[in-house]
Amino acid sequence: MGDDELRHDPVFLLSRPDEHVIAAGAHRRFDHLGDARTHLRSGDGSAIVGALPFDLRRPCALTAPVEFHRRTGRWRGRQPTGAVAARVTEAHPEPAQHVRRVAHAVATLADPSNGMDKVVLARRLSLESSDPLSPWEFAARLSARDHAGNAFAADLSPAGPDFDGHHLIGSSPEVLVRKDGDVVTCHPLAGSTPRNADPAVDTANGHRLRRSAKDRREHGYVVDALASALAPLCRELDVPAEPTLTTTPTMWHLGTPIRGLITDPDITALDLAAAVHPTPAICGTPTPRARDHILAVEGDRGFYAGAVGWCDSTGDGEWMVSIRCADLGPDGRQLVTWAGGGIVADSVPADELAETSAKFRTVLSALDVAG
Ligand SMILES: C=C(O[C@@H]1C=C(C(=O)O)C=C[C@H]1O)C(=O)O
Repeated sequence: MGDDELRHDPVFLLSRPDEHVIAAGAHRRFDHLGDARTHLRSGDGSAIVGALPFDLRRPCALTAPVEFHRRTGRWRGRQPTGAVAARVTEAHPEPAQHVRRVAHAVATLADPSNGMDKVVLARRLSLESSDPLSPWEFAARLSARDHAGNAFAADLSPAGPDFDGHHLIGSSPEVLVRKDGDVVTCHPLAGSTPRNADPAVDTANGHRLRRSAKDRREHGYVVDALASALAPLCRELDVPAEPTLTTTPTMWHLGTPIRGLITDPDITALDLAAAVHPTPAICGTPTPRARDHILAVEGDRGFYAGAVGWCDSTGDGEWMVSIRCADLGPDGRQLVTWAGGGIVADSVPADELAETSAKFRTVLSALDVAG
């Protein structure tokens, strides 16, 4: 993985603009979140790294690693040479079916008797690479294409036989929660529009997003949910009233930086991730109603729209929302990737399809898939 000092097999990477964490070797593995939280509190000195699924009732993929390295600066993995030559083998559902699902969700959301304000619907693509791809090479490709250097890779094997040898790899722009001492920060994103190659059109897209009442409402549900989840845990909480624009190479997003001071010094970054996940950015409002709708329409999402991150032995850590990612199978050739978007009562189904297509570009361009 371009990190020659590791003495064990890498199990985890999180690259961020200003630092990166790499972990290797498995001292213990956890498929149950509660056991990993207990392990952190036991004070044996090891960190926890890995992935939480979308549905926390399903197995987690958490590891207490043998080696845990937290280093300044984004990760610069060994840059792969040559193209990957992956191709899409299946779409679940087909684009036209996704449009129908969104239209059905819009009708459900428009009827107040259904008691649901927002739901995030996703579609997924299966891909096959002609040559085996290593998780770390894939992560290096993603990080090289992201101006902020965001990338992650997590071994999913702790989640059980269905995930043996699988890795979740992606480049997420969204911080679910971060803890530095008693400071907790979140940077929820919701309300999106695709970037455009023409700078004038691109800027206009951003301005339109900032003014869009529909997108601000979509965003507001996420900010409100995070503020309600964090308020009981914080002695101070700063929640800006207005979202700001954030970009990735493929998307514009509305984002709100939230900052608080934690009251209980023993609460860990993993506890905080469990307290705020799943946010309405990837699930909906109210949460149980939206989650049931998603599970009924899409089935199990696995580790997409979960969280990937780390928590050190002091309780500090960072968890990203696991979006713009793919599950890479044990043979290094089979991949599944997902893209979703928040739906509210005035969403336009064709626009939602376009939004998911643009979100797919993060993973597809790293795999040299044209489109
Ligand atoms: C669900 C995804 O993205 C989430 C949904 C967004 C939206 O609906 O505007 C924006 C950012 C993410 O919170 C995804 O990328 O798959």
